[in-house]
Amino acid sequence: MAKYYIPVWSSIIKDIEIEKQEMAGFDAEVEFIRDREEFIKVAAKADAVITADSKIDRSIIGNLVKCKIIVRQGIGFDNIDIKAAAEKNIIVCNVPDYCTDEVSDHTIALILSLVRKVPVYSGLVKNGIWDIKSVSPIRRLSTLILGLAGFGKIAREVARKAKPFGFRIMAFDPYVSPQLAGEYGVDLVNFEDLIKESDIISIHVPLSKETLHLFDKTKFNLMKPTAYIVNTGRGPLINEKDLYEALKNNRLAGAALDVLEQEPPQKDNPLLALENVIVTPHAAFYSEESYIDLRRKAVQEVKRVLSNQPPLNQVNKSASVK
Ligand SMILES: NC(=O)C1=CN([C@@H]2O[C@H](COP(=O)(O)OP(=O)(O)OC[C@H]3O[C@@H](n4cnc5c(N)ncnc54)[C@H](OP(=O)(O)O)[C@@H]3O)[C@@H](O)[C@H]2O)C=CC1
Ligand SMILES: O=C(O)C(=O)CO
Repeated sequence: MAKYYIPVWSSIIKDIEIEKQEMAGFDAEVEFIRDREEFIKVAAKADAVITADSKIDRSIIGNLVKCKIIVRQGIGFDNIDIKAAAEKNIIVCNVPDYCTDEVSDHTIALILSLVRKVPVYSGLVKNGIWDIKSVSPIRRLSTLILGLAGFGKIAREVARKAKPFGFRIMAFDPYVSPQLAGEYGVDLVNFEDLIKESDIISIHVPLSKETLHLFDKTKFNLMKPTAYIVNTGRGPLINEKDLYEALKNNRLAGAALDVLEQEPPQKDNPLLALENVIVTPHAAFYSEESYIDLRRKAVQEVKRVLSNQPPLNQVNKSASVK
């Protein structure tokens, strides 16, 4: 019998070949878990848990009796109750550095698709309409203001990649200095100015109690009616019902969403029927390279902690395993 047992409860993978490869030579049994019920059955024997977006709430954590570490295969760890884990001295780690390139590229792709109306034109041509003037006017990129909500790793890369298009870029992030923003040619502004002045708002804050529905009716009413909103952060950062109303009533020009409040969405989610909405299936992080990097790094973190070495990316600092 192996020394350690490690369940992998992750909806973003189809098998655990990469996890097994990365675990080679380490005395551990790794098992692929498909749902909550299956996880609860094995939780008590888990020495470590690898997860992606599965809900690791207080009740699930209650079943973990010998677990030392939970690793999120990803950056955002809003699906894990890190406080409940810390109370049981379970270290929670994420992988903060595997897809900054991919998400920033995807964000730029969404911004360009929205402003240049690529899906709208494509739809028209496929329906036999060869006419540039049948859609609302397109603005020159270099006349537009790009506003970044949050100015962490991904937003900074978005700024760096967006600069050559000529945007003026502003950001709201109370946790970074104006000097840092200045290094990227970005003006740090308050939230209200960001909302009122931006032609495109791109969201890059983590989801937390503080940021839940950060964008709702009151914010949409302050935005320019010609403005676009792009979300590659987390679905619940936007109140989707309010967004739908704002788009339908021409309070906003369009939205590009990689993330939704419910993933996958209900087929009748009204946002999906709007012509000025682009949706991708939480794919911003994905490339063959980032996927492998992510999965390997998650396993490496587990191996470090089970070998009594300090983790690289602990997100609940108050937990410590002796
Ligand atoms: N769609 C996808 O495939 C992916 C989505 N993501 C999402 O992107 C998010 C951002 O990732 P990344 O840039 O790497 O994360 P970072 O932690 O590097 O950046 C987030 C920034 O937002 C700041 N912040 C926190 N709260 C607020 C607030 N209320 N208002 C303004 N700024 C705030 C943070 O400050 P501080 O550090 O002090 O908290 C930090 O500077 C992730 O949390 C995740 O949810 C990530 C990867 C893939
Ligand atoms: O890394 C993240 O936070 C993602 O959203 C991709 O799973």
